[in-house]
Amino acid sequence: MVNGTTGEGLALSIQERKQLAEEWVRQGKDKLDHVIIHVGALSLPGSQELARHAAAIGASGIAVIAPFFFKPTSKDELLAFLREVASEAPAIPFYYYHIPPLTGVKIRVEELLDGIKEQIPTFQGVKFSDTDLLDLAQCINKNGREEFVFLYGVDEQLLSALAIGANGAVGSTYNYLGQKTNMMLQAFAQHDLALARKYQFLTGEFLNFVIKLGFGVAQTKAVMTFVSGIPMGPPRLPLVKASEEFIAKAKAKLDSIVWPTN
Ligand SMILES: CC(=O)N[C@H](C=O)[C@@H](O)[C@H](O)[C@H](O)CO
Ligand SMILES: CC(=O)C(=O)O
Repeated sequence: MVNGTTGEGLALSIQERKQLAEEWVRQGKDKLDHVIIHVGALSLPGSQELARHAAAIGASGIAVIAPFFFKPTSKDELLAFLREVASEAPAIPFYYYHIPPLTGVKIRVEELLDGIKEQIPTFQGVKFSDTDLLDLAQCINKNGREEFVFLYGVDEQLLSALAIGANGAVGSTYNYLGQKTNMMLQAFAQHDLALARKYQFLTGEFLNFVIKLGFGVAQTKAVMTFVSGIPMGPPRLPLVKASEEFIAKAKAKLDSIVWPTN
């Protein structure tokens, strides 16, 4: 998922977002199963322009957050906005990116799903970045025919979401804890709950530690940089780059974790 939270999509110009989308689609060809472009923006025309662009360059889907300055106050208002964006890319799957901690838009997804297919024929699922597991469970319960996918986005509690039927995950920590998380997914699929928990507890131990130090996109970028060796660069204002102290502590913590060997 490109130009979302970790990629600071909302801090980029339309032109920068297009450039990044193009590069990811190009580089992802024959390598990535999906390249979903986040095209949410505060203005409807901005979002529509990005949706048309994503479709034109061959993205495999688009995702949209709720606009968060002038906020939708009801399910119908949100749906109307999403519909106007989705209809600009009528041939590719549409995902709603639900992230109330950042948008402040708390409209429950379970409500949004009612009649969504009629309004948005390309609706494919939700990236669900909220701790309300009752809402998620109700979405999954309503999705009896399994038309839609629910990709969970609170990484520290992914296992709980899997238990109630989430289909996958999209999150910032998979940029550096992806392999460990895949081990958790595998253990869960093999019904080895004890092993799956162990992975969740350990990724949770790291996150719990960094959250106490102050953990946002800037810090995520710093961790991605020291784990991968690929310089992610500083974040853009108003975000400021992680301190050296944070980096040293986070690195020491991550290095100290002893992962299961199976
Ligand atoms: C609010 C937020 O940024 N959520 C991210 C995904 O959507 C997560 O991946 C978190 O960064 C992660 O769960 C760490 O708290
Ligand atoms: C956190 C996440 O999934 C994103 O960068 O959009």
